[in-house]
Amino acid sequence: EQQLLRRSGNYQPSTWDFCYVESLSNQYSGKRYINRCLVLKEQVKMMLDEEVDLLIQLKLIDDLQRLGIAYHFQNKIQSILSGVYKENHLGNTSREKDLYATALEFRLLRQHGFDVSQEVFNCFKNEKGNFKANLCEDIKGMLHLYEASFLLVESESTLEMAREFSSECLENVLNHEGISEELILLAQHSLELPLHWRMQRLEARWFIDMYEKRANRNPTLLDLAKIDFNLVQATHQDDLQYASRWWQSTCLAENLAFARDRLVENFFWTVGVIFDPQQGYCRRMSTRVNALVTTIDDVYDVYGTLDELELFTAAVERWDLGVIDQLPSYLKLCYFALYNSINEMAYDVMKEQGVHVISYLKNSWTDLCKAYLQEAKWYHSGYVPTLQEYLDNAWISISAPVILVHAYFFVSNPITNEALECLDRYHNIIRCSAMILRLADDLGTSTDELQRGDVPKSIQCYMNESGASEEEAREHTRFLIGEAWKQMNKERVADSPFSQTFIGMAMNLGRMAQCMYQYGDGHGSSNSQTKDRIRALLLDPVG
Ligand SMILES: CC1(C)[C@@H]2CC[C@@]1(C)[C@@H](OP(=O)([O-])OP(=O)([O-])[O-])C2
Ligand SMILES: [Mg+2]
Ligand SMILES: [Mg+2]
Ligand SMILES: [Mg+2]
Repeated sequence: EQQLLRRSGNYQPSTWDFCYVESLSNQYSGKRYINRCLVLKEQVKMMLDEEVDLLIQLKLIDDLQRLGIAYHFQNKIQSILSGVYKENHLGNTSREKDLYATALEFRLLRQHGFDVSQEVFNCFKNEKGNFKANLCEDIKGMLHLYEASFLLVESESTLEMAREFSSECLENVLNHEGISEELILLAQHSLELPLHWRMQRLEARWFIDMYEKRANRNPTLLDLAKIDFNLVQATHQDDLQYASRWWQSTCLAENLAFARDRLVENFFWTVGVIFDPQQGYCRRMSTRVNALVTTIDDVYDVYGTLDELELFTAAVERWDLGVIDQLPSYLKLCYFALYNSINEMAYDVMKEQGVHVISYLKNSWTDLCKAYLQEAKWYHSGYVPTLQEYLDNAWISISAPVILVHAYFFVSNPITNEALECLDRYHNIIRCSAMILRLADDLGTSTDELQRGDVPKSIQCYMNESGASEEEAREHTRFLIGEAWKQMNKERVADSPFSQTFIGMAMNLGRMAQCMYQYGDGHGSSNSQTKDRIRALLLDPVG
């Protein structure tokens, strides 16, 4: 038979092997730390209760959020913000405040789902309707106006203007004398990626170090942030070890050596999607989904011939072990692992809730494999789709619908019929998350993918149809991510059958994508930044 030329992703072995993951242990999960955490939480709760100055209370909420410990006080925070919304934004005119206070209040209210108007910023405009130029000297105000502007939805021109105006001011500030080091670092951090788009756990780790340097820091907050970070890390390490044992048991890494062996990175994605220590089951099962997606994505993108991919796609649609004999030998184990793992997840839902959900799970895999097959056909035929044709398929092929449909069942009890119907037709919140993931992934992975041979990605499709340069196409892709976030900001507060937990996961998947691909391909090539981030988050306790 003619020697078959198969592509290679040239993926390096995993940075962390099974034995290393098994060896992880964490001294911070003992009773002593748990009790200390409880004492400190009570003290913080009293601070929230007793603070009478509204601005100080809002600053405290903002610090709790950035330190990663706001999740302990969600109900308290929600009721405080609800009071602020009723007091300042329903009916009676809100009190004159400076830009910093106005922007902080606006951002916190929008973050928590309150529909506060962009008009709160009108008092900072001149007679021409632009922001007053002298506001540029108020660096803290600029910083908070910049962060607030990312909570915008479509056609909010004041917030668009706020983002441009504050970005320009902050860029200039970086060269100013006499600005505090903390403000410079905060400005650089925000300009690199705004808070609203950041992976929350990494933000917590970074902000703990920043907060520790602050002269007027509150020692109780700092202690609680450090102890809680280490307690949460200990829980995540348990989840990682559980997932790692599953991955080892599948033997997929050695049987499909052409595919990416990235169990720790696949787990890292789940920490970005949902970090709450109570949601370990979701992380453990979502890691399985990510690992299966990573492997099967490489079957379609790297190794499989078109005939083999047609067979595998039909087998997934059939969802029947009887088809295994028709598959090429290297795909038998992969199909069996997929079949067993997904059926086990459906079994867990049946056991817990008596609901039979396998059709939702297997339909999401069928849609994914059909989208993969479409890309493979385009690749093999040399066809370059228009950007719209590509994206209409690629929001599915990026696997976000598979990831989120499964995640819904890992966190939802009870499951509702309305939600099932919305899952089946991929509700807009899933599409927004998928678009952000797809566009961020193409920015980070398309260079290597095209070198090895893959379907033209969004950047190349846009270049082909518009004649733009690669940098212009990348700029356009970044613009589209911003547009997807506006849609996401609208969908997250729209009527939906989904819980705040699920909506948060959809947003966090987009955030995790922008984190993973911030410096190129953080998943496949696992660059040094991703390694450092995984170490900071999962391996090294905070001192
Ligand atoms: C988890 C994922 C987001 C999904 C599977 C691995 C990924 C990191 C990405 O891998 P990639 O090969 O870049 O996807 P695509 O470009 O082939 O769609 C697609
Ligand atoms: Mg791929
Ligand atoms: Mg692919
Ligand atoms: Mg890619």
